[in-house]
Amino acid sequence: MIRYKKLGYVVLSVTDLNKSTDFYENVVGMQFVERENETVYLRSSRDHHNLILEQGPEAGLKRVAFELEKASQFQGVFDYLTEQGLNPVELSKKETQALAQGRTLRFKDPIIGVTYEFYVEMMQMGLPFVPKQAKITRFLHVVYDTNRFDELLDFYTNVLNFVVSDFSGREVAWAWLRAFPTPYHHNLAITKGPENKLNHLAYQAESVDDIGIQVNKLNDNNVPILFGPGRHHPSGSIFLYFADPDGLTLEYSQGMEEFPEENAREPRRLEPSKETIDEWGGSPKPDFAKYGKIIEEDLVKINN
Ligand SMILES: CC(C)c1ccc(C(=O)O)c(O)c1O
Ligand SMILES: [Fe+2]
Repeated sequence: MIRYKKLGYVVLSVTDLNKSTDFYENVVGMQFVERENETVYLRSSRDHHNLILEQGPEAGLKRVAFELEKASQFQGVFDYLTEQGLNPVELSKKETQALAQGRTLRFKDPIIGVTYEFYVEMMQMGLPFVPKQAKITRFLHVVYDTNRFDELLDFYTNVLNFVVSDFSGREVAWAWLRAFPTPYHHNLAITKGPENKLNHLAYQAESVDDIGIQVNKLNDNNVPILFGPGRHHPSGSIFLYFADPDGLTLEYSQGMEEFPEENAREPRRLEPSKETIDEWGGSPKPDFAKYGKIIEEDLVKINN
């Protein structure tokens, strides 16, 4: 059984590396760590990185990474994914050293083609994370739209050991999942849609005030606000969505429900209504979750 420590980082391809680095540092609130040629590492915790930006010809999601609970579980997880026919590859020493982390495997989900990295022992930085702008406290979740919803839900729950916190619809069209046994209501969610794409990425804000302050700062910086502020019924969080320089949707989220490992409440079947998504009655702007291409690369060629 796979046991996770947390959602660790994503790798994004961006069309203007300088502009996006400035945005994630000075608008979103992450801390710049280092730049290596066309790759930038930023963090929102003690970890060496919680976001990697790579200059590319087009914007999109390249990889999503989860930290395993214990280094001793790595080989077992590698063997398990191999048995499941997912053909994981272990990264070379050169690559894990560049990533400042321990053993790392990479595989592609066979449904929508997202590349995953499961890793252990990320380097912890000497100084604590100091947000430069918004007070973000962690990287919280990744959401996809998919036209293969049932298969993807089955894959996450039955192969990767994610647990459903809530779902929505008579015929289920939304599911919010947590990587067991991580406590947050969801670090991954999926929604039924016409195509397979990233819907958005979310960062936890320290307080409700930080979300209110960001409304003004985003407006002052001419950053499009795409939805909110509002309150999500599923996780109970206060939210605010906005666009990054390539149009990718980002969310600040505050106050999400947390689950214990044992005796957690059962998932609820929620009404697929506007009020479920926003208890305050707001609606997303047309550009909400419009961009978010999943970029597929050859697993072994990455960075070699
Ligand atoms: C994708 C949508 C808009 C959504 C719905 C609910 C929650 C939550 O309960 O936290 C989200 O985070 C969402 O992004
Ligand atoms: Fe979200």
